[in-house]
Amino acid sequence: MGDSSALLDLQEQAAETIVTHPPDPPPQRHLHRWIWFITGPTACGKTTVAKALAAELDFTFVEGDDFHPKANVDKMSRGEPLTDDDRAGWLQALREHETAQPPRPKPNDSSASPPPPLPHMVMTCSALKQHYRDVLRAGAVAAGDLRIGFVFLDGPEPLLATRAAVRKGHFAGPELVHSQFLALERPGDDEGDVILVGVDRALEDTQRDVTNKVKEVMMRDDGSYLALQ
Ligand SMILES: Nc1ncnc2c1ncn2[C@@H]1O[C@H](COP(=O)(O)OP(=O)(O)OP(=O)(O)O)[C@@H](O)[C@H]1O
Ligand SMILES: O=C(O)[C@H](O)[C@@H](O)[C@H](O)[C@H](O)CO
Repeated sequence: MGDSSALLDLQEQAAETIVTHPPDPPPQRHLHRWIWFITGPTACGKTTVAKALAAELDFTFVEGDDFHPKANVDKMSRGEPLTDDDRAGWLQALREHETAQPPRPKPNDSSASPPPPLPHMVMTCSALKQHYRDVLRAGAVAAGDLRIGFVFLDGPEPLLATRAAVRKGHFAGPELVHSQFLALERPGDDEGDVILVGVDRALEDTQRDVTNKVKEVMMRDDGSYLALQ
């Protein structure tokens, strides 16, 4: 008899514990919006790689060259390198565009219309110097809930000069390539948000490497790539 009342007491205590202390809910992951900058000198493959990456991951593609003022494009078309001053307004425009993305789609939106594009973005930008990359980093910090990463497409100057020479219909010709390497500050070991990918191989191999590495970083950081699929 004494035993069964002790058991009842225990059951009541357990019931009370369950009522007053429900188990902790699974931790909510805080997902971030991402912008990937595909970077490197003229003809390293930025546009080609960025378009394919955006298509594969269903991110929004943005061509950074579209933000150059006409004077910059005219200058590059003549084979003349841009200066820091020429690039300042362009970088500022790219920085401002970091916050110009559609809001994250609502998970329970039952409307029949197709879902809006995922809020992640892939943007081309030569980003040749560290302080240019720092401008873009500062934009992400100012935006608050934004993560950025860089892919540096790494290839030797003669290879990029050849690729610039054979491609058709582009304002930037091979004569621009040397000046881009003179200006280039390769991403250093202290720039942990940069992924280096070699382009001295078949395009498909470069492409696969870029996609896998971008996914890996996003998964490791907050899983936002998978969570939005
Ligand atoms: N492994 C590779 N990785 C990237 N691009 C490659 C590769 N192999 C060949 N290419 C070619 O290199 C050429 C240059 O690419 P693209 O025009 O995309 O460069 P870009 O960096 O955007 O140039 P720009 O800065 O002058 O606009 C393209 O014709 C592309 O197909
Ligand atoms: O920083 C720069 O000098 C420019 O952005 C260039 O890199 C061009 O835009 C590119 O070469 C043509 O796409």
